[in-house]
Amino acid sequence: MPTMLQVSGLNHRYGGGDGAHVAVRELSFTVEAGQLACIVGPSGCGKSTLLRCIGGLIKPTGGTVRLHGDLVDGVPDDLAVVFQDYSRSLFPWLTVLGNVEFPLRSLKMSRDERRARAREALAWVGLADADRKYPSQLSGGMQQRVSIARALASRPALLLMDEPFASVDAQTRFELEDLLRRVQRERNSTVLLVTHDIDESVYLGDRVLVLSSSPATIVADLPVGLPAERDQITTRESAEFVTLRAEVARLLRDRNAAAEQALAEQVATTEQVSTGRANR
Ligand SMILES: Nc1ncnc2c1ncn2[C@@H]1O[C@H](COP(=O)(O)OP(=O)(O)OP(=O)(O)O)[C@@H](O)[C@H]1O
Repeated sequence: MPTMLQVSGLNHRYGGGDGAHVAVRELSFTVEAGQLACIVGPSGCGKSTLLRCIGGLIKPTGGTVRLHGDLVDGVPDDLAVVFQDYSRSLFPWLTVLGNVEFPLRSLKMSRDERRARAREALAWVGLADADRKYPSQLSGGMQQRVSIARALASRPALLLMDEPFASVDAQTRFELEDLLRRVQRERNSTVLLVTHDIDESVYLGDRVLVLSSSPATIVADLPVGLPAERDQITTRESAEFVTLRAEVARLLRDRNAAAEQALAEQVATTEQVSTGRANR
């Protein structure tokens, strides 16, 4: 499979001087075309910053991002993003069909073609009959399905998803996870999904990239050897799933413990220096 995404030596620092905060440090990885790669990391480790750099929403302070070989410098035309907050990402004044059609307006195609593409994408997510409804008439899970349809309608080279199922209830989350895997496989889409949920990363991913706590670096890049056909009950109770989720959990716990110890040592050193200065 050709490489779709190539992240090389990525760094991102917010601010400068004493107040500078390094959110991402020396990150390198690739995602092959047709792969669903999950990134899992602790809260605040730099996951969203990484996605924003990849999506061209912010310029990294170091390193490069390439999409199908082209350097990302601004938001690429053939990249789509699905955010956690579906209620703010849909236009309330447009119908479901209007919302899905909206980003296609910037592509060169006739109105009929646009409409056909939007209807096709709504069918992929099982919402063909909801086309005339408005977002407020839909449940949260349905609204997020509209967001997914809208992202896929343009047939992006890469779909970035930032905690896409974090705001829905557990049952809906399972349904959306299965929907994403089905559509991704049917469309052979390339997806990079960020989550803080270990189980979700293993259940969804062809691969799991484990990030350290801030600044984000890659601790492990684990292939998921589970069968392509997954089931919320049998897959989650399989030995492979249980072993892999434990491995990810252990990696995250050990890295967090190491980071906390390093921070404690740093604080202790700073305190010793200040006490020394005060006693002089
Ligand atoms: N605009 C900004 N200016 C300064 N610091 C920022 C900015 N955005 C994020 N940060 C800091 O960078 C670090 C990483 O933030 P980021 O939102 O990327 O993490 P995250 O892993 O996505 O967090 P969460 O899991 O809570 O969504 C955090 O310490 C955050 O406070």
